[in-house]
Amino acid sequence: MNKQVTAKEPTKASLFSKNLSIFVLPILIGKKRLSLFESQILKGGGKVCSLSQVKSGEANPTLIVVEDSLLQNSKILEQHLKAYKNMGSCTVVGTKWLSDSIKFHKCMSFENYKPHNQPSYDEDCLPPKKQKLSEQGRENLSNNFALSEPSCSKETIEVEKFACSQSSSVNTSLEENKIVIQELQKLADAFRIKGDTWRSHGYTKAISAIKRCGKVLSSYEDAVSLPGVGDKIASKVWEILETGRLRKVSEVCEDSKTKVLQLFTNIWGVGPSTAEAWYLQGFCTLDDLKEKGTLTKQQQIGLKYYQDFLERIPRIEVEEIGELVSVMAKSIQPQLTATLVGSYRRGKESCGDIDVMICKPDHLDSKNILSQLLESLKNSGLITDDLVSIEKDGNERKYLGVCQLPGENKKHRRLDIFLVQKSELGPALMHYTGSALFNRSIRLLAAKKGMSLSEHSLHGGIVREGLKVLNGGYIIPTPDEKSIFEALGLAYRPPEERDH
Ligand SMILES: Nc1ccn([C@H]2C[C@H](O)[C@@H](COP(=O)(O)OP(=O)(O)OP(=O)(O)O)O2)c(=O)n1
Ligand SMILES: [Mn+2]
Repeated sequence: MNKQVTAKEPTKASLFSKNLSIFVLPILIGKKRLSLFESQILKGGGKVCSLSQVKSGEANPTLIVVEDSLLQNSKILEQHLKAYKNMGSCTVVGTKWLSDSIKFHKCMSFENYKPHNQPSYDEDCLPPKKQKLSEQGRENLSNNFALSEPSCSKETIEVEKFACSQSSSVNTSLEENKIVIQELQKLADAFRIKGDTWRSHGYTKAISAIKRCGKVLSSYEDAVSLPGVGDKIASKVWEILETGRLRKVSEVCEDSKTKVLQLFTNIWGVGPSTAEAWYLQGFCTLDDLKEKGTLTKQQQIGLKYYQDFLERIPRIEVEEIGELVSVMAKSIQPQLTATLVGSYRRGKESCGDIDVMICKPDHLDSKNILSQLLESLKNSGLITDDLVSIEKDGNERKYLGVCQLPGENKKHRRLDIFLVQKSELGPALMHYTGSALFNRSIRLLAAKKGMSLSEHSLHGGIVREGLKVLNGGYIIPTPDEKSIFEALGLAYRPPEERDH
């Protein structure tokens, strides 16, 4: 049975009992947050067991603090904690215990912060006392820390929690959830333009889960039960349900600075840091930039076509432009094929840009092909400006530019051309079809399964330590998209169902 750690009455001088050796499980806790926690434990008079001390058996923690969200998933939590079973019996609490203790200057009772079914390390599930960890055991132990998100053995990967395992098109537009999605989207956008990519991704993931869940959200519990929705976002959902709005939106999105950053980051080629720098220089309008700003070539083009680039492109126009590129490619080399990818291939009614993937036989030189194609497209008048040209950055696979159909009132459109070789067609097609969130999700799933997916290939037998790949493994043949889904143990999803 667990040896209950008794928390001594705190005094002003020490918040935590000296007997309390606390190990903060680093999984899902950012580096910054971890070191903040650790320094606060020390400041409160507690003892900190570091990861390396715990791994080497040098320290025996009496209390393990885990990220709150892990408390909700006893399966994954147990998986992680198994690694510690022969390191003494510990009480496990969530990070909220630590936050509350610090907040209230009081060592909170553990009871309210324990996992619902705290895994118990009874004698019968402990290895015999003197038994050393097997090689495999050691391996598992170190692998437990290999990823910043919970990594688990093959049997416990809950594939259905990954966005990529689900169709994006089930009940996408439940009217009742629209207000929740709208409010959260405002935050996702605001964090993106402020350069807080992680927060922005977090909200995007939650929005995608809400769109896919197929039920009307009516409580905190409904929200928190969805994959990718933790306590914080669920509380926000609850606030929206209760009040019809989110206070944080007005805090984060509606101040004048955010509005200026939004205006600036809408210029193609301008990211959060440039926008911020311009704002600090005192620029507030596009005219300010035109008159006084220092802009790169790309940003100048972005500014020139500001309005055009903000407009969505109807499918029919995407098709027209795609057809012209395709005809031109075939006239250069009949073996080339052109496929419209990106949001077009996912069936969207309108697109942000035109993504064309050109596929060539492996033996043909890519440099010659792309430069010839681009030259013809410029001569024909379709391409009007280059944003990232192949010569410029030595990248022979990717071209980003601007095009315009002939005729009255035709808008300037963003055109991307990707060149891939036949042997990489499956992974390339999947990558350029997206969506970006689908790609992130399926790559994470691959990583969890000891594989690695890129736009070039799928590798198996990958051994990672942290972000470092120790063993690059072997290529799994994936001639088409179906074979990638298959290799990852996923049901096939046509492109329209990947619009996460
Ligand atoms: N950060 C990114 C950006 C893009 N892509 C992949 C998936 C996208 O679907 C594809 C094309 O990128 P776009 O930016 O053109 O995105 P979409 O075509 O999906 O949407 P839009 O209609 O806005 O162009 O490239 C990705 O994996 N990760
Ligand atoms: Mn696109």
